[in-house]
Amino acid sequence: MNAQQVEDLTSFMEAVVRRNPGEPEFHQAVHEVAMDIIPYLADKPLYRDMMVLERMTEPDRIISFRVVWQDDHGGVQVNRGYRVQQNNAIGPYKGGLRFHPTVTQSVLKFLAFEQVFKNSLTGLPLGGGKGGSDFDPKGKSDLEVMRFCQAFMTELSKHVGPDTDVPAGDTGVGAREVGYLFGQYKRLVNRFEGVLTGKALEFGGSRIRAEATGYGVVYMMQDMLAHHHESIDGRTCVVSGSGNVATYCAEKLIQLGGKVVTLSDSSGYIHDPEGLTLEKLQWVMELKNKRRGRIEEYAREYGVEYHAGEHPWGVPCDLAFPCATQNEIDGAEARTLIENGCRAVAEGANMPTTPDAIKVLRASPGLLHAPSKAANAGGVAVSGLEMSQNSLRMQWSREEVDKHLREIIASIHAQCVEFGTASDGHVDYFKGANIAGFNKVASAMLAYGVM
Ligand SMILES: NC(=O)C1=CN([C@@H]2O[C@H](COP(=O)(O)OP(=O)(O)OC[C@H]3O[C@@H](n4cnc5c(N)ncnc54)[C@H](O)[C@@H]3O)[C@@H](O)[C@H]2O)C=CC1
Ligand SMILES: O=C(O)CCC(=O)C(=O)O
Repeated sequence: MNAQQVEDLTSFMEAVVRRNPGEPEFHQAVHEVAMDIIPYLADKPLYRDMMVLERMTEPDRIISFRVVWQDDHGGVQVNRGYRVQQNNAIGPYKGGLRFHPTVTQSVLKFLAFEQVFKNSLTGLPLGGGKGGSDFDPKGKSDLEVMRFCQAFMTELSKHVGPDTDVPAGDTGVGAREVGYLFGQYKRLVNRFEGVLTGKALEFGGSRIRAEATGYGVVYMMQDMLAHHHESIDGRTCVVSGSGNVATYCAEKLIQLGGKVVTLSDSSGYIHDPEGLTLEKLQWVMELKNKRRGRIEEYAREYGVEYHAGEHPWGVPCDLAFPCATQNEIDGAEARTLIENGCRAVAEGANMPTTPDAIKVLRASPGLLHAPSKAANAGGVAVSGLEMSQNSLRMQWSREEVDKHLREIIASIHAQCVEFGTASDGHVDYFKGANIAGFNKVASAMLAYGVM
């Protein structure tokens, strides 16, 4: 960046912070994009005069609402629900719902902003949005979760629709919650329509949607390595998280010959030096999705080490897959990964690396690093395919959906290479993904004129 571009970035970010006070996660996500887009726009006065990036950082609208429900003891509980409808320039708003006590407007705005670029990269007609609530499903009975979901959807149903806004799952929102949410929507509007994705197969879901985000992360890693004539086979892999993204990422890694040695949750991580097997992974899925227990139990079941309160990034590995949550790798942890010989990082979680960590990883010669908006786009891509199947009143086979997923990730990799390759041949996947994601949305916004 030259001096003028640094000044432009500084004044752009000052305005973003002024307009969005107290929203550090949102500032972080915008800064990460603006660092690449502001220099890119240096010779594109039309985009600057039309304030395209400024418009993209302002959500179309944010809906915030009270969610009141009754717990199992008859007590009345109050939560806050949100839907951030960020940008529908290229298709209906699309993005998940997160139920977690850390949910704030800032967190959902960062996720919705990222979603706009990610959805554009898929090549499908999908705008960007995100929503959720500070409701904590942990420790709640099935009936409490059902009552919460019904109360949440009672308001949300007024703002979504198959051609308007199509939510899906995210942290704390899996198959069970999507079932309750879809059932309530259907009851309220008296129509059976594809208003949510991630549905069960029996009522309009797509094959491979559950697996898609985790599989897509591994496909992205495969493509980055293949670009350098390398593969996953025989590589030691450190995975964080033990939810939807982490477990299907681990499954695909094992299928491709990777050795997965860690999983984690918000309490700590397990280290299995022999590597997880598909059988052990089945046990984890049962633990997390049915018994809703803690990953610590894996250590007792299989006699391996459990590290309470720690992240797994100190475990030596070739490939790292942060699949839990935002900002889970800081600068010091990134340095440890590099010192231990890590070759590549593919981000399964949204924005899992802090700005310091990104700086450290970017400065490491040759290290491959796929940002979340490219690496985890497989989930929303198959959600887009679920919408297509719902419109067609059809369900495709596993093979067909997986083939589309594989092609979409290959195309995202190719876009990153096109826009992110430096003169020395190194691919900056962050820059490539930001510019490629931006281009399609920006052209559509220009076509619509001033609005
Ligand atoms: N489910 C999907 O299709 C997609 C999810 N993502 C992202 O992937 C990440 C994980 O989401 P899912 O697997 O769907 O959620 P999940 O609810 O199935 O699992 C979340 C996992 O992260 C762990 N976790 C949560 N907070 C944590 C913390 N503070 N520290 C350490 N671990 C923590 C949980 O214990 C759990 O293992 C999130 O960043 C989400 O936004 C991204 C794209 C699509
Ligand atoms: O499948 C979807 O619509 C949502 C996926 C999502 O929330 C994400 O990509 O972060």
